[in-house]
Amino acid sequence: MVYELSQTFHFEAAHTLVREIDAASSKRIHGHTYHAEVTLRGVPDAASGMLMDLGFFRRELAVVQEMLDHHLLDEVAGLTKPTLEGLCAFIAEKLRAPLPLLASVKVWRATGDSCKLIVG
Ligand SMILES: Nc1nc2c(c(=O)[nH]1)N=C([C@H](O)[C@H](O)COP(=O)(O)OP(=O)(O)OP(=O)(O)O)CN2
Ligand SMILES: [Zn+2]
Repeated sequence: MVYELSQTFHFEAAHTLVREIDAASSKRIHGHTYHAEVTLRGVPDAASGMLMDLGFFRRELAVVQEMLDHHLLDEVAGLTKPTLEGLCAFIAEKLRAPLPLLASVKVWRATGDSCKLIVG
C-alpha cells in the first residue's frame, strides 16, 4: 500500500513584490509568516515500517527553514521569485536530493493564501 507522510515548518520572512495590482504597497519591504508542508509518498520499508523516520525528515526540513527564516526573500540565492509559487519551487529543489520520496510542497500564509507544488 502507498502512504503519504507529511511534516510542517514555518518561517518569518520579508520581501518586495512587483505586481500590477496593489503595486505600491507590494513594492515596499514587508513581512509574512509562512507555513510549509512537505509530503513524501511511497511504500514503507518492511523492516522499519516507515517511509522515513520523522527524525531524519525534520532534520532535512530544518536545513531549508534556516535558509528562509528571518531572511529578505529577494536576496535568497536560488529563489527566483519571492512568491508562494517561487517558495514551493525553492523548497522542492532543495529537498529533491535528500528526500527521494518527495511528492509535494505546500506553502501558505495565515491570511489563507496557499500554493501547492506537485513534484513530478
Ligand atoms: N500568485 C501569487 N499572487 C500573490 C502573491 C504570491 O505569492 N503569489 N503574493 C502576494 C504578496 O506577497 C502580498 O503581500 C499579499 O498581497 P495581498 O493579498 O494583496 O495583500 P493583503 O494586504 O490582502 O494581505 P497581506 O498578506 O497581509 O499582505 C500578492 N499576490
Ligand atoms: Zn507579500
